[in-house]
Amino acid sequence: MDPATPDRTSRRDLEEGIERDFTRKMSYGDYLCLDQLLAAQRPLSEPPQHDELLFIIQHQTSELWLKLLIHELRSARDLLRGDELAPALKRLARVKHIQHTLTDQWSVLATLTPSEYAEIRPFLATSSGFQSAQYREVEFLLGNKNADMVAVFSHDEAARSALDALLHEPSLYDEFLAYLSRRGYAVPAGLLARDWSQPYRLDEQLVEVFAQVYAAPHEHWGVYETCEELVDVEDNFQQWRFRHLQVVQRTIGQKVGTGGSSGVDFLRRALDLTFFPELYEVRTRIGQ
Ligand code: HEM
Ligand SMILES: N[C@@H](CC(=O)c1ccccc1NC=O)C(=O)O
Repeated sequence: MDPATPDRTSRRDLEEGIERDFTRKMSYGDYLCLDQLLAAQRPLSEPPQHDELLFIIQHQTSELWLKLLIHELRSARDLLRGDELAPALKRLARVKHIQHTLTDQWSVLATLTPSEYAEIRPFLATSSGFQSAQYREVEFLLGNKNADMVAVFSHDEAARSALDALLHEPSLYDEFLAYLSRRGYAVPAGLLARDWSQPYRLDEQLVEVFAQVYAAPHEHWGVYETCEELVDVEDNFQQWRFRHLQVVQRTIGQKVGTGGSSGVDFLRRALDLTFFPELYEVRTRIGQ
């Protein structure tokens, strides 16, 4: 058969050069440790519930993306510390795509009905997403510091110490403010040397600094662009929180959480949290 006039059979012939024997060569599965990865879905329901695999995979894929998010956010923060603004922005661009993937993924779990979830829920016992160490690392990197969260991981020394270390380090925003100060912006001294483990509090003087940036974007382009990237990151984070809230609401209604919280009411209060308060406050002043 002339390759230019293929027959109508739906089959692709393998090329001569294609590797077929991996007894002594590295394969796809070897490189990705798929034996381990695909052996890590261990449903507990008895009798087995069809939907438990969905529940497990939704969480495991979220944790994988959170791992990458931490890697990128840490790098963005450290690049800012080294005054490398453009590479830091490149990292944040990727962060935003990962966040979109995490948020879009909620639609898969939203196919789980309350009745289906009720069959699985007893097997979850006291476990809850509230105990996700990586989620808390992302929150700390973005600046939502809360020392009480560290104790939740006393049973897991590696997770506890990683989180405790991040609690005491500057967040992405703290490093942005230090960068601004090095560039001659009038960042109040109290924001440059503080107890990093404390929650961040809005500073009026810093709002004024950002008001000047937003009043003349072209004179402050890199800083202006970074401010807007940070707002995008916060916006994306809030969208994830909101989708979680919606899925929780449609799945368990007003039930208390397996982690011991009030459930939906507790989650709704997270929507009032902000990572970068001055970047939202400045918006009221623009054009005035
Ligand atoms: C049917 C699905 C889900 C339900 C019913 C649900 C329910 C809840 C509830 C009630 C809480 C409050 C803590 C508690 O008392 O347990 C919570 C917290 C949390 N869940 Fe879920 N969840 C679901 C899926 C997910 C998924 C897929 C993730 C992804 C990793 C996740 C991550 C989290 C996190 C990070 C928290 C802590 C939030 C915070 O501290 O503000 N959840 N969840
Ligand atoms: N907190 C949920 C349980 C739950 O969703 C969950 C359980 C174990 C591992 C991850 C979970 N996801 C989010 O909280 C509930 O109260 O039904």
